[in-house]
Amino acid sequence: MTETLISYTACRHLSQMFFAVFFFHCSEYILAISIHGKNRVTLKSLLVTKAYALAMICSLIEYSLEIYFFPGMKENWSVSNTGLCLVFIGELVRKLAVITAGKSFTHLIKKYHEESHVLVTHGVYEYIRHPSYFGFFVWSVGTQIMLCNPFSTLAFALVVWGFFKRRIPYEEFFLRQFFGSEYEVYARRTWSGIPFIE
Ligand SMILES: C[S@@+](CC[C@H](N)C(=O)[O-])C[C@H]1O[C@@H](n2cnc3c(N)ncnc32)[C@H](O)[C@@H]1O
Repeated sequence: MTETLISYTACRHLSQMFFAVFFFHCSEYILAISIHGKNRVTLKSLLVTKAYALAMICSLIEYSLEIYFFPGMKENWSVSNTGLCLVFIGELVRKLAVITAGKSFTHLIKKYHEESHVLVTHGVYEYIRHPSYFGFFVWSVGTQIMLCNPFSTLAFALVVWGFFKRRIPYEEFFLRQFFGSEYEVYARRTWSGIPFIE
């Protein structure tokens, strides 16, 4: 009975995780191709870096150890389903951001202004300045809550937060150069999208 329960739990958690990760990366790539054209998109748009792959492997190791030694902690379905909801919300906001920004959305930060790059301030950008980062933050932490992984939840939150803490000012430095006071006014009336980052 216990073994059946464990394998059902593990199957459900791991298949949700697999589909969340698979859908996230494939849809990023497909959207990038449809917005920018195949010739302008590289496999980098899959957004799979070594550090990211390592973090995902660590989270699966945590999951395996905990389900083996403390199977009861993985049976907390209200926690897991909250994580699943966060995965959906994060994915939705991120994809809305990519679609809304269109050609202005590039996976690499632009350092030179191109004509096709216009300031986007409508849709999900109306109130949140970095909706795709908000979406990724919620999605990535959500995957770990979904797995009932306490250590990886904390680690993902800290690492992803630290990443955006460095990236947002760098990205905004160039946006201020490109759009001047228009960006200044926009920045003043919007939330960055990441907690405790101005
Ligand atoms: C990976 S996208 C992220 C966009 C945004 N930070 C977000 O979270 O939705 C990075 C590129 O988007 C551009 N960008 C960011 N905010 C923008 C905006 N409001 N309008 C137009 N381009 C923007 C930056 O110049 C950069 O090249």
